[in-house]
Amino acid sequence: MNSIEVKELHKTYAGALQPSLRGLSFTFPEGKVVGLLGPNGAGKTTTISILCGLVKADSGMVRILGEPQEAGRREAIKRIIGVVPQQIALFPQLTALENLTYFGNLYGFKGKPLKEKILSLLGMFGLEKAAGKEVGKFSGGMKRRTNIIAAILHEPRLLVLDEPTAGVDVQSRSMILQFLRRYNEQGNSVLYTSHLLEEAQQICEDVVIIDDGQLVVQGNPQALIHQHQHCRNLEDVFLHYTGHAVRD
Ligand SMILES: Nc1ncnc2c1ncn2[C@@H]1O[C@H](COP(=O)(O)OP(=O)(O)OP(=O)(O)O)[C@@H](O)[C@H]1O
Repeated sequence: MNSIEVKELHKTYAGALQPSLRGLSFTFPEGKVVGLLGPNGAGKTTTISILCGLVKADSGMVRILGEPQEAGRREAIKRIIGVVPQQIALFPQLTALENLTYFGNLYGFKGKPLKEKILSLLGMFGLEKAAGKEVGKFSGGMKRRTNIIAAILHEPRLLVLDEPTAGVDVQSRSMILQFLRRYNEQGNSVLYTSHLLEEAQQICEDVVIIDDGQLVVQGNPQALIHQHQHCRNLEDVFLHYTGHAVRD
């Protein structure tokens, strides 16, 4: 079975005193919604950035659905993976349609089929009336939803999202979560980071909890809750494994 494999990743940023990743490893099979969880500074964004090829690990290995994440395989990886970064990666002066056409073109899609696809996705995300509006004038939730569309135009088998539901209102959050479920039901894999543990407990089949650049525990949220008598929910499990000390 195909899987997403992260093996023995080490990373120390240039000039940093401490490593950000210290031999991080985890694997999950294709077709799951997986939450990558951890306190501030645990290494979630670094892990995702390495997975997507945006940051180079000092050592270790990443393989996505059989494809190694390495220089010679970038094109193949680009086709299988869609990335929704934490920061909105859209041109504020361009309309939603212009932005999404630009991203579609990068993947080789053009003309009427691309436009139809964009309009259908804008509709699915409640943005049909916003197609011709400048993205710079969008609300936070609208920008976030447009950012997700930019990442799925090429229908990636693995969608990676860095805190997709942080700082958006309840309606946008609900729409994003509903989309992630539906995208997964179509057979795709989803890996996403969040600090919202109630949400992760609801939608993740598996969670990977990391701290200080290392794996702490991985498993199904309900199974992890049942393993510890004093744990009533995923937040209790998280605190059990990562402690109560606040992080700098
Ligand atoms: N470009 C960088 N240069 C130097 N250090 C960095 C850089 N990016 C991240 N770090 C450090 O690496 C560690 C892991 O950061 P990372 O952003 O991966 O954690 P995170 O789990 O995503 O945190 P958060 O929940 O706050 O988003 C932190 O100590 C952070 O300060």
